[in-house]
Amino acid sequence: MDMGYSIICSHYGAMEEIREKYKYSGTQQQAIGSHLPQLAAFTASVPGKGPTPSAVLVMQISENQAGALSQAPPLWPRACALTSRQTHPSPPPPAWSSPPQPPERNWGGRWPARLVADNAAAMSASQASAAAAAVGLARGRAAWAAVSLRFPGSGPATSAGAAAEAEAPTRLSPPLQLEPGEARRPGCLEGGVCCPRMGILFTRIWRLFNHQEHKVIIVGLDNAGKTTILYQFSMNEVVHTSPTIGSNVEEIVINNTRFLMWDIGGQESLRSSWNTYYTNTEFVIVVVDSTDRERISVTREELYKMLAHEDLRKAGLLIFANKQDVKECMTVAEISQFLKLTSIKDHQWHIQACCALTGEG
Ligand SMILES: Nc1nc2c(ncn2[C@@H]2O[C@H](COP(=O)(O)OP(=O)(O)OP(=O)(O)O)[C@@H](O)[C@H]2O)c(=O)[nH]1
Ligand SMILES: [Mg+2]
Repeated sequence: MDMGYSIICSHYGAMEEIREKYKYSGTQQQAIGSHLPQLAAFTASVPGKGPTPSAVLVMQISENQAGALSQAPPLWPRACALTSRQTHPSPPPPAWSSPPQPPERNWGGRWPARLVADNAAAMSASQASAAAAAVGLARGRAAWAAVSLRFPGSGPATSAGAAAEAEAPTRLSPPLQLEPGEARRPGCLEGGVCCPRMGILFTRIWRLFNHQEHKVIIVGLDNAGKTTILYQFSMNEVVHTSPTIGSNVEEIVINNTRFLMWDIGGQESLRSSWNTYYTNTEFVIVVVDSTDRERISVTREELYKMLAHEDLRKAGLLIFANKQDVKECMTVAEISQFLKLTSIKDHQWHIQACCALTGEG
């Protein structure tokens, strides 16, 4: 079943560049993970439902990440790796502000043309083949395409990349398969860092938990600040966001405890699919835009619908009253009252004022 494409980048900035440059508006599903093990978790956690992609484009990953990718479960019907050895953070390309270039190659209609060919530093031949081997090409396991990436005006693609491009269409057909018994746990890369201030609250609350990895979902209406909060946690940075279609996922490590945090798009049309993320969720973060008085009743409706769901029966609830930097926003007390939080008896809950732009709260 074709459920759309997913794009996985090494870091959020890369996704933003791709969105901006190729006007990738996200009519297809997408996932973004800074850490490739999450990629595996992404595919493993939702087989057959939720955002299972028909293809995965992996962009701007490092060789280490490519190594981790090679250990991902073989759940993707097709995978396409666009590899580049761009380092993190990516240097601003000299000609970045120039208008988008027409795509050079459209892979016979297999991939959205605007996602193919583009930007980033050229790979050397050895880097390209190392990355290709890492994603399984050498063993013929993954359907893939390596596309050499370059910034407009930075000269021709490397021959390795070009050769890979030329060969790739014939390699796209074999399904992604591991040998029997070959499925391995995804490799582990270093975990993300968390913002110290916002981290304090989490540390306190999540000390309650004592297992290894915890699933957290971040929900709330569109424009509430969910994605901003996610990346404030994971990168300690304010990222420029676009409305999320599908979800973003990041792993955050606090005191050696791993939290897999799913930030789910909040637009009205997406809310009916929130429940596909509920399985095994231990903690729900609801982000409220404290300036949005008009829609607080919609948040309340969504909140109680969610809490009534069987899969969230045991989940703890943290409500972020975000955008406290804006004058005349609703206070925590007002929001508590509007949301009737004191009536929640069957879930542990806490409400916290915050400002995702500064990390306060
Ligand atoms: N003033 C202020 N603006 C914020 C704050 N947090 C987020 N924003 C802004 O609010 C807008 C929406 O933020 P996002 O993080 O994209 O919102 P979202 O909840 O992920 O939205 P969807 O993906 O559509 O569900 C962006 O312009 C952010 O810069 C905050 O604490 N204060
Ligand atoms: Mg978002």
